[in-house]
Amino acid sequence: MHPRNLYNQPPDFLALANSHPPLLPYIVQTANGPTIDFKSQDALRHLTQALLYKDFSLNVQLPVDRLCPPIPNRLNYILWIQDILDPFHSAPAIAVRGIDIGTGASCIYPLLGCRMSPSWKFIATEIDPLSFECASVNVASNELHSRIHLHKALHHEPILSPLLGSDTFDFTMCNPPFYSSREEIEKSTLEKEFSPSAVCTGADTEMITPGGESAFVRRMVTESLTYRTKCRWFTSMLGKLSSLTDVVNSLRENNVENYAITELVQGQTRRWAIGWSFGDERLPDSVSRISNQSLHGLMPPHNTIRQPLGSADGAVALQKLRQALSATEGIIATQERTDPDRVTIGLAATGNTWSRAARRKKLKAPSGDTSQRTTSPPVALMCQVTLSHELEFNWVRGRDRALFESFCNHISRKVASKPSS
Ligand SMILES: C[S@@+](CC[C@H](N)C(=O)[O-])C[C@H]1O[C@@H](n2cnc3c(N)ncnc32)[C@H](O)[C@@H]1O
Repeated sequence: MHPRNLYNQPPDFLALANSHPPLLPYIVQTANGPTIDFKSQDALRHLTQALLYKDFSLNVQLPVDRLCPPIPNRLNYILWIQDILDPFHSAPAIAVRGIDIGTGASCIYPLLGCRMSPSWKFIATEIDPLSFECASVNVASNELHSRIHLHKALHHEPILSPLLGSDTFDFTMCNPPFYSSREEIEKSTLEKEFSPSAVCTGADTEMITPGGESAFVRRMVTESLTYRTKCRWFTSMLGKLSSLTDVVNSLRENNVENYAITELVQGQTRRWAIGWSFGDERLPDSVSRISNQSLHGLMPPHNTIRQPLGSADGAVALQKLRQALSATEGIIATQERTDPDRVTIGLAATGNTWSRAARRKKLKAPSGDTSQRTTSPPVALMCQVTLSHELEFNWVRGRDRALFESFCNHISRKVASKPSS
């Protein structure tokens, strides 16, 4: 569960039912106290409605023959998107524009997203006419029509069709249709028959797509190659580990190395979300990687580099860090924050000025050579250095991984160096 997920603790089902009386008939007593029957579709629908009303002031209609979204899991995905968009918690709340692909009858992601992030707006696509109508009612009854625009998707259109126009977006999100056929659904239902997991109330139209979720998301990857930086982050949820492998392979085949993976865990259900970008924003490992050893081979390259300081004195290390930064030509400190246990410095560089080769080149250059320049060169690297019991470098922006790694090496060596006697 995401650390900011308010359902990290199970709800008080009885108190919830008292605040939403239609849930009362579904309360069951167990040795661990009151709960609900998670195998009852009606109980789940009332639970979802009760949580949405109590915790998000949302009134939501959920048709009996369409998916009933489990709120803790949907929240996990939205919280991860918040992390992707503002990984260092530094951006002011400017307008954020998202696209939800296949919003469903509930319109759950746009509704939750708008309640949780006042600066978010959505275009939500849906192909199924019944779900589209119900989503429109849910948007209207919560007075969110100025922030959520519904788009009726068509089979022959690109999945990411809102990107066809001139508008730019901050993110896309999607809970894709999962299965490739009715037979696959039946096989999966048989396998789950004796498991205690919740029932699924989805209709075939919303759960089946040719090739299943893997093919659907790989189509999005292919489409994104055309739209590229028109959207900062493309993301999707995935329900099968094999689909995650397929999508990572597709990204790698297309040389997209700026991607991120998270695990969305709710009770016994494990899902994944993947995001990718053609921009130069880089995410810290805490957002882009999961530590599950069995998934190691699928993870994106590290954007966080740590250097232990051993027994070095913190004050001395900080002094050395400051000296190393001020002695490195072309490095600009953009901000500094001091917390009780750490100091964080934001840095920008226009290129490699620290390597031996760069310094040699500068010495050889005829004097006055650089004075030809009338404009300053663009920033090639932005990173954050945090000094605590260790030195931690987080890549924030840039396209040149070698530049980031060489900078980390340079500063680490200076901070770890023994004073010359
Ligand atoms: C698994 S459901 C997810 C519904 C909702 N987002 C949720 O998380 O509960 C997938 C949805 O995608 C819709 N869908 C399938 N193909 C689509 C397409 N090409 N464009 C837009 N929506 C599509 C389905 O009708 C269905 O509502």
